[in-house]
Amino acid sequence: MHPDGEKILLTEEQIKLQVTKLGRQISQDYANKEILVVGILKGAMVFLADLVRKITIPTYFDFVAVSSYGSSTKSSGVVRILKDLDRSIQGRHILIVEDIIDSGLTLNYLSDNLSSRGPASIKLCALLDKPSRRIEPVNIDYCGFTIPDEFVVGYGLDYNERYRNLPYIMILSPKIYGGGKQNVTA
Ligand SMILES: O=P(O)(O)OC[C@H]1O[C@H](OP(=O)(O)OP(=O)(O)O)[C@H](O)[C@@H]1O
Ligand code: HPA
Ligand SMILES: [Mg+2]
Repeated sequence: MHPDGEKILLTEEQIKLQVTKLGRQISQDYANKEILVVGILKGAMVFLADLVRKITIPTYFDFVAVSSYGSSTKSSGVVRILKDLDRSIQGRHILIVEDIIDSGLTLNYLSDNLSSRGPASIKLCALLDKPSRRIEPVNIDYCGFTIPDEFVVGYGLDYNERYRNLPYIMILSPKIYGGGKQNVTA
């Protein structure tokens, strides 16, 4: 394990198995349809890349970049769109792909924003759900893992832009961000 980690929470094998299951379920649920997968940069990139290769229906991609965490383990509560979708989503089946739902602020903002653009449907697929920190309710249609109240990195998730390329998900040692349990005040 990386020396900045406290513990491996999800191994490469566990992630792989769950991503395969999610891809299979999504392919079944959207049989005879096509979907536009909307990835939330940057964290969702690694998960999205693996997930779409397990989806067997016609699949298109687009991306939005938002940021609320900056160089912190706490959400700032202010969601900024740094890059918008390239095309209209009117009449399309949208599957938002996220790495983690924590406070729910990012996703709430985005799903309201995307809903106002007239898609045929919107669903959400999130690899990780950290329900203990929720501030805004979020309905996750496809969830990989429910995780405890710990700050995690790897497999796309960062702390201050680091650790995204780790193939597993580990709990970041509090020594690295200078604190005990996170205390989100958003
Ligand atoms: O439920 P929330 O409390 O809103 O937290 C979840 C969001 O925060 C992280 O993104 P971040 O803003 O750190 O940008 P990043 O994806 O570039 O790391 C993560 O990738 C989710 O998008
Ligand atoms: O636990 C987390 N790790 C990395 N990024 C995050 N964004 C929200 N929660 C987290
Ligand atoms: Mg981040």
